[in-house]
Amino acid sequence: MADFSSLGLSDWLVKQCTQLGINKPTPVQENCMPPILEGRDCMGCAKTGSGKTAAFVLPVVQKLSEDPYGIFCLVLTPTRELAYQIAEQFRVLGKPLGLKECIIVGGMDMVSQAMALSNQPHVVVATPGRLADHIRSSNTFSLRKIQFLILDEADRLLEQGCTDFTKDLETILGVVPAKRQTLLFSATLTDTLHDLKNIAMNKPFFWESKSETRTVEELDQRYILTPEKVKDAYLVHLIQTFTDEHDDWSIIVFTNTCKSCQVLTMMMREFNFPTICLHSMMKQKQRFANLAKFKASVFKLLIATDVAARGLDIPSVQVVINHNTPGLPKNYIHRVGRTARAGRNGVAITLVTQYDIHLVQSIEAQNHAKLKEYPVVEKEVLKILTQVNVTRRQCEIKLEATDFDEKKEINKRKQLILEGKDPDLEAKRKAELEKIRSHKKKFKQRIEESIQKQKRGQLKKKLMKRKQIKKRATKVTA
Ligand SMILES: Nc1ncnc2c1ncn2[C@@H]1O[C@H](COP(=O)(O)OP(=O)(O)OP(=O)(O)O)[C@@H](O)[C@H]1O
Repeated sequence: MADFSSLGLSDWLVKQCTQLGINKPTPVQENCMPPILEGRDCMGCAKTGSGKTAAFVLPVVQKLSEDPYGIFCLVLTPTRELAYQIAEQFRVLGKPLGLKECIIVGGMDMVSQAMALSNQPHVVVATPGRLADHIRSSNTFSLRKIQFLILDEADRLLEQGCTDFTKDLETILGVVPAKRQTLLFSATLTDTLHDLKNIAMNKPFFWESKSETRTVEELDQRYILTPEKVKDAYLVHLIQTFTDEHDDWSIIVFTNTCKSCQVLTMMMREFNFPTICLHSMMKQKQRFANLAKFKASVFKLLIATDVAARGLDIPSVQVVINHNTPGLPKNYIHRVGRTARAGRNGVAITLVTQYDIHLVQSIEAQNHAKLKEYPVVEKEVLKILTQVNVTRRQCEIKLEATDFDEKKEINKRKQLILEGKDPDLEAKRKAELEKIRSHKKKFKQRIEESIQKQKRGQLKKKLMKRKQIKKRATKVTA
């Protein structure tokens, strides 16, 4: 097996790796680093927790040490938390160089970010939206000379999910040089391969880890079939069991909406679990603070939306519970990939209702792995069912009494403003559309009513006719 020196890293950088416990290259590092160091574009697809970050950070730091200038490298990533995590890897591995990195993400002060950008950092790690805002509003920095453009979680950056990055990516791609090295990494690249090849223009080197399954072998994948109403009782029971049996385990519970995330957090606190949450309706500073507390194991239970599904590297996470079955197999792969990282073991349990069975089947088909049933003593779950459901209802009422929904409305308005739209005008447009829709509906109803009336009339006529014929027939026979 190759070591880092034979892959082309300088002694000082190999030493730096050793200090971080990175001794032998993982397959994605062994295969992708040499072509990157040769100057080729690269697309790397490897399982979650397999060391993809170092596979691009190390060659960039090596190249930067040979010709240091700013801005040398731009990394784009879909979430703010992930941007901080990547920047930290650059900071630690590039410390002997005095590497200067700068993080540009939404929810943080724009003025200090603009100043940091104008100080010519070597590496900029950014989420697309905020970087595009800086590009549109300022000319105090330039990305014209970057040597590396890196898209981490590249498939997410290109897909049109609930956050659509395509417009912002266009803005960014418009100001980076055509002559550059482009590196794309993810655990789920293959679906978007065609789009990605258009970004990595110079006959990219493509590497994919060869394996039947798309999740790691160390991951024990389970499911529990449950009626919707009993789901929360199962959740409480599972967490109680894990925390009773293991002192040092951390657990992430994924759920589908910010509101559900908030309610579950309140509920788990009522059951005295040290719980913290992470979702996109929280203030950014609170998001960072919560994540830091979870990483430091101050809180052992994190309830999160998919904002935490990709990239986050928290070695103490032993269990991932999907409170809802993810609609897309690749979201499942990223969620469960928050455990069983870098060769460790982990368990993923998905709560499945009768309506989600087809989703599990498509997860299994894409993943080429079967989920096994997780054994639970049902009697124990039923014992707490009423208490759990009453607590949930109380938490929902408590949340309704706060300005949570109002905040959602405010966030929607903010988003519209950021998209260059007038929220009041949009509301008016929506109301008008609603009016037109309601008119159409009424019109349709009226037409349907008159058709029915007509049909009833025709039927009545027919019946009358039949009666008359019958009457005449009886007269004739009489
Ligand atoms: N060569 C190595 N030897 C040991 N540990 C490593 C090595 N390379 C990276 N690691 C560690 O493995 C962990 C996972 O790495 P990383 O976060 O880069 O995974 P990833 O492949 O990007 O996962 P994801 O797809 O979830 O983003 C990190 O804690 C990292 O420090």
